[in-house]
Amino acid sequence: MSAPVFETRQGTSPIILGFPHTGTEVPPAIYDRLNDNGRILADTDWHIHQLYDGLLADVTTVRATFHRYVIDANRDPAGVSLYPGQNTTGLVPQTDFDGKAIWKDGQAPDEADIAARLRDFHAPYHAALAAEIERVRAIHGVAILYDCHSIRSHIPFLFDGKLPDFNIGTDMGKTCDSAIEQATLTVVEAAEGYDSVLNGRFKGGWTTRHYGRPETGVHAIQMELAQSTHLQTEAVPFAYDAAKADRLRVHLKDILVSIEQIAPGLKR
Ligand SMILES: N=CN[C@@H](CCC(=O)O)C(=O)O
Repeated sequence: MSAPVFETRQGTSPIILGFPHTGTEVPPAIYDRLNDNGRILADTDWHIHQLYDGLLADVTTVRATFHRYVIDANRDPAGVSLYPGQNTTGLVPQTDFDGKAIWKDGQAPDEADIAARLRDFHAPYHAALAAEIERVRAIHGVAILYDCHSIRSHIPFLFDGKLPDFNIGTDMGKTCDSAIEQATLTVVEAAEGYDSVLNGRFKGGWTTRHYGRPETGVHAIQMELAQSTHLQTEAVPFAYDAAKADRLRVHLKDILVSIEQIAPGLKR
């Protein structure tokens, strides 16, 4: 039997934390095909599950253990681009966030590889996430998926200048009740020493857009954190900075507590 490609922790809170990009596992046959640049795994959402650990009692978490270079759990399984016409990375990325090749010459995954990775990684992760959303919605009548992400704050291939610290994505208000968006915004705007944006460069990836159906009681919101808020440097070895992280965790906890309090008042 093959090892599970996700980890789930079940709780009774109306909130579910999704972690599609913190996994660093790459099966040997796939790792062999990555070039030296790909093997850095630079586009990992480094330490994000550690950053959120213990912030909210009894929260459900679903975390992909595989790396996004195997297949990206936050991309449409049909291969549709998140941002048509703009630089971004795909379902099985050809490049990293800097636009540099990650596969050895002639070793980029083909259609058959992609189909196998959809079956073995993407589908099981989303089956687990969908099951947790259904379980939580059955308890509360509503479920709030908070998808946890991070990214380097300077990536000229993807965006100009420096990314704000907190990037909230709700696909322009479509994926959650406005009260959830507003509560999150209130916390981040009051967070001293941090800047923030709602639906800026990052508007919520496929996970947020796919599950966020407020009319059915399922709300989704994505938080993309600049890695400068919790890493020592945004470069190898991408080490966690506990002092920075502790400052940030205060605000992340406030966000989660605020949106949890809203849940009972949401339409179901
Ligand atoms: N750290 C990852 N970031 C997301 C951003 C997607 C989005 O906001 O639209 C990703 O690439 O999947």
